Amino acid sequence: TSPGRLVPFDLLYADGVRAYLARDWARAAELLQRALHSYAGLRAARRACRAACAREEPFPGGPGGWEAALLGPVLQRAGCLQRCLGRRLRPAPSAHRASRAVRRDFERREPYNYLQVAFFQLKKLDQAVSAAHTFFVANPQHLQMREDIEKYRRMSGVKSDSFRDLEATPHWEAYETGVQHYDADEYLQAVARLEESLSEALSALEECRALCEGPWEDEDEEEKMQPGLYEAIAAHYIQVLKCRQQCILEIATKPGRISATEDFIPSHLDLLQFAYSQVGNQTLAAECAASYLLFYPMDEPTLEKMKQYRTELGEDAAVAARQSIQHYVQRSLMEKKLIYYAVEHLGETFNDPDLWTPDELIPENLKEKHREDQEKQKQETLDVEERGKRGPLPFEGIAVTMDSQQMNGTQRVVFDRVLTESECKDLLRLTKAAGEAGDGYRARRSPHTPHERFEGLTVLKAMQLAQNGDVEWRDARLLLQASEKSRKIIESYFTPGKKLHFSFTHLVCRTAVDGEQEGRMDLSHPVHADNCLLDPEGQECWKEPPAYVYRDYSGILYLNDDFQGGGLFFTEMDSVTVTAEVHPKCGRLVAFSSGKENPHGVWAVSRGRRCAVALWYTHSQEHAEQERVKAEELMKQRAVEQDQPDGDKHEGTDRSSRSSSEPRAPSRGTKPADQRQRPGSDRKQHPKVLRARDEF
Ligand SMILES: O=C(O)CCC(=O)C(=O)O
Ligand SMILES: [Fe+2]
Repeated sequence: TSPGRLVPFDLLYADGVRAYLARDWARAAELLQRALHSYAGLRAARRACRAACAREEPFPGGPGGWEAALLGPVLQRAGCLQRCLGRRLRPAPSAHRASRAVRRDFERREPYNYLQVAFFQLKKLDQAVSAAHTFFVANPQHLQMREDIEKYRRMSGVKSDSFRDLEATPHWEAYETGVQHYDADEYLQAVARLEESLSEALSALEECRALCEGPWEDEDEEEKMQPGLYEAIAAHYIQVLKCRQQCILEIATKPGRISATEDFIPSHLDLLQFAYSQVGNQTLAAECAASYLLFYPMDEPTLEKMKQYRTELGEDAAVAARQSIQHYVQRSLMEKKLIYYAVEHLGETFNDPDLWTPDELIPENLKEKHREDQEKQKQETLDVEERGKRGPLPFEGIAVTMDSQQMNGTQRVVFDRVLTESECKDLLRLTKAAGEAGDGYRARRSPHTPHERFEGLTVLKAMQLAQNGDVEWRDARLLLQASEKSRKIIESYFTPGKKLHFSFTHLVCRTAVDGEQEGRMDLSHPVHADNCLLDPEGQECWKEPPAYVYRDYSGILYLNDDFQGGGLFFTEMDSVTVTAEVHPKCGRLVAFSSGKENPHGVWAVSRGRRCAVALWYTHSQEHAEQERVKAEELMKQRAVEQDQPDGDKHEGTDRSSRSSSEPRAPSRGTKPADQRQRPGSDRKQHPKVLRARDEF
């Protein structure tokens, strides 16, 4: 077929966004739709070319001497794809090279975010709703969109079937209905849907693999700079193999989720095997069992069933694994072998996405490291939970409202009743007075968002203001005391016996700027980790300056709740999958380890003023907060001048005064319930089906 002209999607997108900003809704809607269409066209061209050049290159049998054997086929295939894409794409493939940022926007379905607004403005409600829904499926943490969706749901003109996912992956739809049927013992329907899901998943896998083949329109120049042709090709080849291996993650991860459903393909076979046996089709049940054994040849229950099927079907009935699965497993094993060879000998790294990889394939030293990592993580989780149970909190009346487990993470906790209502009032008064004094509390243009004013006061500044008579001494002192109390609580909870020093203490308020809240999409505080630089793309967190690398624990002591928005939330390393939420209120202290295990952010404060004492602690004496030492000196000086013992005035509040309001456990993390559950764990006779990757 002759190529249709595809205007590069990034150009259309840029024009669409420009039209959007100019509030030219009709043009914006048209351009954005065309951008999506072009993007889909590009993917389709890649898919078709991959199929056209699909001869699987003959893999050399083993690692020894594979280098020479692979050069020819790789070059051939690259050439074939290049020519094919050249024929199919007008303008040439290089014109479709979009920036990383734009590609990311498309991966995250950002164009639908704009589209829904444009359609809404155009009064095309049905299309607005499906665009909103499509975006929301991939961005379930998006607060604004969640509100919009709820608004749509309440609108009388909106039908429930308008909530369509325009980018729905067919295998996920089929899989989910299949599992529903399965759980409802409706095995006939389950079989139909799971077969559909399996075959869709396998072809999605092919498409994903095709995108790994290159030539990549977006290839970074530096990646091309290799010492020589031979090295370049070897490196390229390993990249392709690794990319192909990662495809299973893409397929097994539902849009909007971070973690893949582990062992996606084998799980299908396991479910199908059981479902077929329930509907009396022993032949297909046996075929699924045989296919499953390709992944787990030593799986006792399946071997057992295999025997059963053989007797039922008669010894001479031919029972073989499915061709498609044989192909999948063989190819995957060969790829893994080559990758692991490169890992051992060429210093490559590889994150194997599969659980079923046979042990003998993994190099010995890697196995060890893998085991160690797992052990370490397990130990850390245990340590923390243990400690939480052990030492009593150093103050009475404080409650642990949520622990790590309830917050779907590690080293996270929420305490309540750390301050009384009257103490919160005093500290809030301190922020007001400091603001009025105009010193140490300058309204700084917000570092995080133009829609909010961000103001902060340090302990030393508070003391200096007290000296000047701008604020009350006792309020300034309360700031020192409240932060010390929090320190003791956090130290005893997380690191008993190991001293935690203050690293930085900051009384901060975030105030919504009037009249700038309409349609706000940003956060009050973008997602970050406190002691490293989060790289959501790379799933890494760089522990290097300008991050405050020496911070070990973070705490936030909240003072009020009379504002709108402003919830604190935790995410996975991807910085988009929300795993827990904390609603600020007077006396609530949230504490967590400052590392990559706890990325967090703050939802937009859309009305009012949200105040809290932000606290960071360190094990490192040399990074102890110097300002605090000075502040305490000022405090002592003042006590001497007044000839009264310092500090202990408020001690009573630690023990005697209790807040009247009972702490209520915040009811929900935002992680969708079905992400937490372990599909199949309670499934009859099926101990080993799906495991969500993020469970522990
Ligand atoms: O105020 C909050 O709830 C969190 C603030 C925060 O994460 C920070 O300042 O690093
Ligand atoms: Fe933070």
